[in-house]
Amino acid sequence: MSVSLILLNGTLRLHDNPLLHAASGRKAAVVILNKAAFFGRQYGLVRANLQRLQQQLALINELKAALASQQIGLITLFGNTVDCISQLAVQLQASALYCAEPVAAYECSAIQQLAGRINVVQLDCNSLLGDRLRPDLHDLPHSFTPFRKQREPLLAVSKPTTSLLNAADWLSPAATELCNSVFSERLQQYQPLPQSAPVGESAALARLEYFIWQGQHILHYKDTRNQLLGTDYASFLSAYLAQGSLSVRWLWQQIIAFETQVAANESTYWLKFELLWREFFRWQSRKYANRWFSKGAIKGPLNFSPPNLSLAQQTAFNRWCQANTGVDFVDANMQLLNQTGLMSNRGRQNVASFLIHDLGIDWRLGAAYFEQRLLDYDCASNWGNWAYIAGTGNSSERKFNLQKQAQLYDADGSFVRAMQLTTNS
Ligand SMILES: Cc1cc2nc3c(=O)[nH]c(=O)nc-3n(C[C@H](O)[C@H](O)[C@H](O)COP(=O)(O)OP(=O)(O)OC[C@H]3O[C@@H](n4cnc5c(N)ncnc54)[C@H](O)[C@@H]3O)c2cc1C
Repeated sequence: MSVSLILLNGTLRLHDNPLLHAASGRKAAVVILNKAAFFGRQYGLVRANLQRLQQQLALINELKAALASQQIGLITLFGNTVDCISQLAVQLQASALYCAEPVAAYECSAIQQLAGRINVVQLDCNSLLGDRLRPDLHDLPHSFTPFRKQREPLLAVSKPTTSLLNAADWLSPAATELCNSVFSERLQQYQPLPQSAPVGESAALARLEYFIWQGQHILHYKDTRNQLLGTDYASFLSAYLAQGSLSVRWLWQQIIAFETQVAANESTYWLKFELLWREFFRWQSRKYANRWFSKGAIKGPLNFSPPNLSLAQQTAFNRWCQANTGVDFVDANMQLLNQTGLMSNRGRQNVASFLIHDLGIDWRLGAAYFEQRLLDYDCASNWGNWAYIAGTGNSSERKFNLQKQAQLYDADGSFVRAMQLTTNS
């Protein structure tokens, strides 16, 4: 009997994962660590730092263990998607590939190439507007508000898929082990330490439970979401959503359930509002594909030549990366990014505006540095937001007055001081 390959990249979870229930017959679960996305370089910067690589490996380990507990194997591959899947398809005599419908241009192009070699079935597992709600890319509104107004009333988000898996349909852990050797050998040296912070699906569901239900922090989200430091001012769900260890449709349903069973206010609405921003950038990414990496992004002529910096700009860029610009508010935020792999939304807007509009540096370099560092890196949200602030994306340019922003959001200077203390300790 021929096998269907179920590629779980971007959907590293068991809950609400339509891919796990998609094919009939014999199935093999697969995940690929994309070599270029983690070890490649753009504009001289490595695309993922060690922390981000270790996080990805930990996620894969977690999924593997979760599947193994149900007697299901996970084939783990390292390389480029087209080669990995093509070789595996020959090895297992697979006739079909099931995968999440991609968003980033390089992923879309890989899946397109594979479609010429194997029967590819794509399911949109990670958008709110999946299935019958999907917008037509030609008519996609250019800015967020019309997009939201057009789609929001339609948002009857589909119910999560919860049915049990039948181990007999899947290649077992023993049967898949043979395919994994290269992955284990090549990546052994980067494996995360056993005591690393929890990642993956169980951590995602626990955070959701805490933020919405136990702590009810969702009730003050709109008032606190612009804070710069802390654990409960915002949801901190972005990394889980970006990696697909949390289903956005599941999250949406949980917010609605909370609104129905406990309370609904402006804050509970606002979390959905922000999820629509994520949604907006996903569809914009699909629409404009590679253009997001052009200097003028979705405006102006295509120009993929790398950023060209004067010596002074190169020094300024290095200082920005090292949290050493001399502007305390910028440095504190960059320090936070460098130490934790995360930064508040307010902080991201400010450091981006500073790099682009005050230092006059090509926005793509900032986006590339964020890509390297952010533990919630998401191609559409990152490049879309950077272009937005630069004025090359879905908005005219956004220039922030750093002094005013610091006064508004760090009036007593406690954020800057807290970050300075961590630098000096
Ligand atoms: C320059 C810049 C780069 C960014 N890069 C990324 C990135 O790589 N990955 C990423 O997930 N977000 C990115 N964002 C958006 C936003 O800053 C983060 O999603 C948010 O700070 C994550 O924290 P949270 O989960 O606590 O968010 P919350 O405030 O709790 O929001 C809930 C969810 O809504 C979504 N969301 C919120 N704001 C935005 C936004 N502006 N754009 C898109 N989605 C949003 C996220 O999925 C987030 O998890 C970027 C923003 C800027 C200005």
